[in-house]
Amino acid sequence: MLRVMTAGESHGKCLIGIIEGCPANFEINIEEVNKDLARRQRGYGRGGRMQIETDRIEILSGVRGGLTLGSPISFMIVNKDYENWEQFMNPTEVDRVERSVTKARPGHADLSGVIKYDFDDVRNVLERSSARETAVRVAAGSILKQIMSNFNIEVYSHVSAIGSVKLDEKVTDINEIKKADSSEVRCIIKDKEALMIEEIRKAKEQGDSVGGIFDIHVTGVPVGLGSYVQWDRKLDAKLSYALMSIQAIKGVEIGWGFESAVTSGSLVHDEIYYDEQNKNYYRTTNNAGGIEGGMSNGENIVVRCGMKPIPTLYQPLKTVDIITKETVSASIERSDTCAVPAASVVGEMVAITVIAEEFLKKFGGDNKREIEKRWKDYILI
Ligand SMILES: Cc1cc2nc3c(=O)[nH]c(=O)nc-3n(C[C@H](O)[C@H](O)[C@H](O)COP(=O)(O)O)c2cc1C
Ligand SMILES: C=C(O[C@@H]1CC(C(=O)O)=C[C@@H](OP(=O)(O)O)[C@H]1O)C(=O)O
Repeated sequence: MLRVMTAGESHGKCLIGIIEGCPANFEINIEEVNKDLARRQRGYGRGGRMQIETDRIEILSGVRGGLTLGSPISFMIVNKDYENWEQFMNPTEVDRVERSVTKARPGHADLSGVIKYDFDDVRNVLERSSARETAVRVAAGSILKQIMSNFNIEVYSHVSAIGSVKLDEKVTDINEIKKADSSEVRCIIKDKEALMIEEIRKAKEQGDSVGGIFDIHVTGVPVGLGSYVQWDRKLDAKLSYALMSIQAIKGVEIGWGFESAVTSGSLVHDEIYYDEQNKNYYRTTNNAGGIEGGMSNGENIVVRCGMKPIPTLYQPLKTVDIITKETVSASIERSDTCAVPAASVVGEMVAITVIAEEFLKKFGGDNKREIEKRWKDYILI
């Protein structure tokens, strides 16, 4: 079974990832992983931290001579910012008390975290609840993306809303979506891109923050990943669970999602046809987003995620000091104004991780040759 684990605090020495259950003999190009890490760092609206970091993966185990060994792949990503935070991360008792964060930020993990773990310093919570952790998920997903590309499975994303600026229509052309990387906000419609940038700029000026929506498309997924036979094996459920776990994601839609709930069945469901020449089934629409009955149906998988606005505000909201219990303004940690473009890269990598997990469940073996054989046998039926 494929499993991805992450460890590390935002301002600790480094982040650590472990991928367990990765089969042997797949080629891994580290520079491709570094490119995905860089994609996650970009985006208009990011704060000062991204000027400090240049995320790069260092493999510690599980890969030899560029090929996976079948053993757990472990890796690290150094936090360059650690040297600026050493006193915060390894404080003396006096420092710890004097530098403690006590004004819990509404919308962040701060208050529930200190109550749950019995802390008197919000830093003990924010270090790990921080979305810095998503760098590890991107690195792991990027490794799995390379493995999935051997089976013609690819993943892309683009931003479809920032704050109140939304695309007028859904984009389904993968060649268009591929262009998102060249946009500062990963938006492929030029006039909307300018409005989105302006929306973020205004929020920043006002000490506020904005959220948004991104769309993920996974292509080349064969029919039958996931299953209808048990609730916890459904592919739509697995994708929603994983994507919802990304910091600040508050909604996940498969295909038409909520829109399908308010549209007639005759307009929602995708009609099925058969191509005699190529001997395959096809549909002319993909409102289901490539998943029916908890299984991939051979169409592109389309998932949208809604991200709430960043909780840390430079014009802070009211909160309570956890020590004095007085009403105060929330603490201001250095912060992003908008991280939807970055989150869309995280979304891609989290989605491909789920697809890889399900793919390896269906076609899995210990090595590339076994898996290729099973996959070819199946797709040629
Ligand atoms: C890529 C990315 C960057 C983020 N940057 C910040 C940030 O700079 N400041 C902040 O307060 N929250 C940021 N967040 C959101 C918080 O991490 C998130 O709201 C918090 O962990 C609470 O979790 P929840 O929103 O899922 O409830 C970011 C999220 C992502 C995905
Ligand atoms: C470090 C990252 O994002 C961080 C996510 C984050 C949060 O609260 O989630 C808060 C900020 O941390 P810092 O105070 O160090 O600037 C972001 O920069 C990253 O994406 O690599």
